[in-house]
Amino acid sequence: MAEALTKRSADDLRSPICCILGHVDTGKTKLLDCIRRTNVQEGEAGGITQQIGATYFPMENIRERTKELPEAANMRVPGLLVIDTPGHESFTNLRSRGSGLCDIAILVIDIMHGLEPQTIESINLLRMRKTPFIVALNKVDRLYQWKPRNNAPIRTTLQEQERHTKSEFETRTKQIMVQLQEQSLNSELYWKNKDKRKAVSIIPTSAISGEGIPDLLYLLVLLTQEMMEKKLMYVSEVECTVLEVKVVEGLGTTIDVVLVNGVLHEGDQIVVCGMQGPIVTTIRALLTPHPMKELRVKGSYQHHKELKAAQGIKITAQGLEHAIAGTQLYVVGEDEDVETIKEEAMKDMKSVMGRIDKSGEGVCVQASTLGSLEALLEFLKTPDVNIPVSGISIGPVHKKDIMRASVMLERKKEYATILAFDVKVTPEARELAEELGVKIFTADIIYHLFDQFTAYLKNTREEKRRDTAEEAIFPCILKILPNCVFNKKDPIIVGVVVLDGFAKVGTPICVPSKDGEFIDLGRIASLEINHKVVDVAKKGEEVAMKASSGFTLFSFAHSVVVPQIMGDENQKMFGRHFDYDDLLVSHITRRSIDVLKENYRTELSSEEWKLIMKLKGIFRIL
Ligand SMILES: Nc1nc2c(ncn2[C@@H]2O[C@H](COP(=O)(O)OP(=O)(O)OP(=O)(O)O)[C@@H](O)[C@H]2O)c(=O)[nH]1
Repeated sequence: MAEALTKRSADDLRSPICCILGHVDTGKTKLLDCIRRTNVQEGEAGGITQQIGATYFPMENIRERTKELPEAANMRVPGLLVIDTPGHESFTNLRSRGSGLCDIAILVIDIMHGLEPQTIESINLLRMRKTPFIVALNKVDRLYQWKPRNNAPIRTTLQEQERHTKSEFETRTKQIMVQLQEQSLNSELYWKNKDKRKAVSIIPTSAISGEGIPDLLYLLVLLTQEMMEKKLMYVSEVECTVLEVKVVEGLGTTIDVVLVNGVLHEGDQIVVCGMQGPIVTTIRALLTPHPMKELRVKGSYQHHKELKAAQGIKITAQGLEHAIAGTQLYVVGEDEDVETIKEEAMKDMKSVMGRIDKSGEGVCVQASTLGSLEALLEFLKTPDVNIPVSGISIGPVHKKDIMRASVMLERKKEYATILAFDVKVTPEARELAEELGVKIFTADIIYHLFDQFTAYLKNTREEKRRDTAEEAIFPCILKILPNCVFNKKDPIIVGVVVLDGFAKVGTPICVPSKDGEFIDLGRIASLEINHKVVDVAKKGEEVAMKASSGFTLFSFAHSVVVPQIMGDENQKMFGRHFDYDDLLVSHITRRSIDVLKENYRTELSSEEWKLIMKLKGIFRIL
């Protein structure tokens, strides 16, 4: 990049970009609401904020809000741009995007709850990204008999509290400081904090009464100015991220972006990452909402010839239909090669495509933005979830997506599924899915999607188990106990000890003989331990077993005795065909092993799998 283009100046600072992190329900959305005095929270799915939104706070507004703080004089940045990041733990990726973008973060902690799992996760993330942050110790108004004073600086309002309220405040704050210490973080109430680089500043706040908000705004500006002057020095090289792709009536498909650095002009040639390859287009209009209105809230827009960082901007241009949210926007400079920029623009998409399972087996996932797609993919990858992915898409679910998912019907039916996160499904797509038997799960909260899918998997697994119950043969080796033969021929009734594996009602039992022949004794029809009927006898247990060649699982389930028509000469008899020296084993087959592998892989212990391998040898199964 040419020297002239990257010129920095201390007189020309850009607005710092700030993001909010914290555990669910600590009040992140409410805190933002309180700052901007709108109400986005009510409109959100399950109260959880899932898209990155941005709010620009012009300096006039911050000055007005901080006027009761005498120290808040020297604020040199033009304003503050706050990115609204979600708090659910599965959103590590989206948050890391947020953190990646931002200069400073607010970590919200509920004063009544202290550190919670996602607080710790957020701290680790902030540390990893080396993002400075301050702690908003929120919900102080919930302290016993708190006397609120709307929008007051926190020290003023603290002074007005009764002794016992102050004392509760101090105790809770100290406890939280200890908890932070346990995470190797020094912290201090911001007005006592001598070295803001070494200890994290804590600002007590209430998002309901607005107490502490002036302090929060002041500190955000002060810290970014003091600690990151160089980073905040305006650089003319464009750094810009697409937050959302939206169709707006009268404007067509637009993109909402955060311009972190540089200037955008009407008429600039830009490149963005698209579902069907890079999109090269020209900025038709640069729009901003009216100050103090969040980008997502409907309203009229202001047009601009050019806009300078940092800002949340809506861009209209042709051909943005397939643009992908969460990717970078590039401006093609005068001497720059469009082809190189196109390649650069597609890198983000390439990285998510790398998540497709090599075996080609897995569910299809679809989300509204690259950030949410990444969050969903990240979630599906976690060890206790572990769902393979065979296809990825961004935007609404169309017929072609159903066709792609339907390929799985032949290979693994339960994966012929689309997990659609925060996107619409067209009626034609739904119809086709119904026709072909492709499942679509939609939700706007990731873990709900997961819950639905796992419930479905469980159902299909149970269904399959029911269908294959006759063929699932569990491994066991039994030894007949001395003097415990109660009936010598069909139904054979003997007392046995389970030497290995487990005996289960329905298991076909046989006696392997030395010459490679097997004497089949029928299936286990019933088991009794100490006169109590049981379904399973475990290794080491002694059990009375009835084995009958006329027994089927069907007859067991329906209490029907299927009469056995068999000549006496075919009946296997204790004493004639087998004896105390013979072991009784479950008669496994190639098919039964496959059924167990398919449906009971995790239920059987490694010892039991070893036994299956041993029996496989006895029965000479390949
Ligand atoms: N009393 C009190 N309640 C608060 C305060 N801040 C938030 N709340 C309440 O706490 C609940 C959660 O607030 P949100 O702003 O949705 O919390 P959040 O952190 O954005 O939650 P997620 O988006 O679910 O992660 C809501 O019922 C709020 O009204 C506060 O300062 N005082």
